[in-house]
Amino acid sequence: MKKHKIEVMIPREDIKRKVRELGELIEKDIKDSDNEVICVGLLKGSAIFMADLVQRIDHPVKMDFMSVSSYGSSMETSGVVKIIKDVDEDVEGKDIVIIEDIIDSGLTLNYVKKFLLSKGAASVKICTLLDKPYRRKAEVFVDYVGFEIPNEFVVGYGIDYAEFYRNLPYIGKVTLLD
Ligand SMILES: O=P(O)(O)OC[C@H]1O[C@H](OP(=O)(O)OP(=O)(O)O)[C@H](O)[C@@H]1O
Ligand SMILES: Nc1nc2[nH]cnc2c(=O)[nH]1
Repeated sequence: MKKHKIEVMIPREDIKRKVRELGELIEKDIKDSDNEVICVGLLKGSAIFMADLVQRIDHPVKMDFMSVSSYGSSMETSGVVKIIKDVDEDVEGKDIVIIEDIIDSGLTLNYVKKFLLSKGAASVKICTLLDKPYRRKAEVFVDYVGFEIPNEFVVGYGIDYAEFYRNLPYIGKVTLLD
């Protein structure tokens, strides 16, 4: 890992408040649906966000996980999305809420949404904690966004730098030092 420093970008309390708000929004949208609702977290980045968020949804939902890879090196996307682990649940006729930590190029979510719809999901919505809208390469509609952030490399609250820092309780900005 290159020499670097980390500064707080979004403190723990702000994340907490936002997760509560997102949970309420999702709950409002799903509570009248007759379909089963499955929250699908994308590993590993969404794990901590997902764990906190589902507890803020006062409605019975299932939890499932997918693992996809699109990142070549530790800080740049390879542009190729590959499914490493599919959902365990049958998604046909279900309402899906994809839970993601961050959207950047949009390639991952664009691919996963199409994939779940092709398996017969009744609806697929997307909830991301962080949105970096400046480097989109693929068009994707995001239903629930926590924070729009500048084009910086971030870590914490599930998000890694070379697999470290997922355990930080805040979102931090990484600056490489020389
Ligand atoms: O919008 P995109 O440019 O596609 O990038 C976003 C994706 O990249 C990161 O995942 P990563 O592949 O690093 O895996 P991880 O969740 O295991 O850290 C992040 O968690 C998103 O899933
Ligand atoms: N760890 C990490 N992964 C990303 N994927 C897209 N943007 C980011 C980021 O800022 N940090």
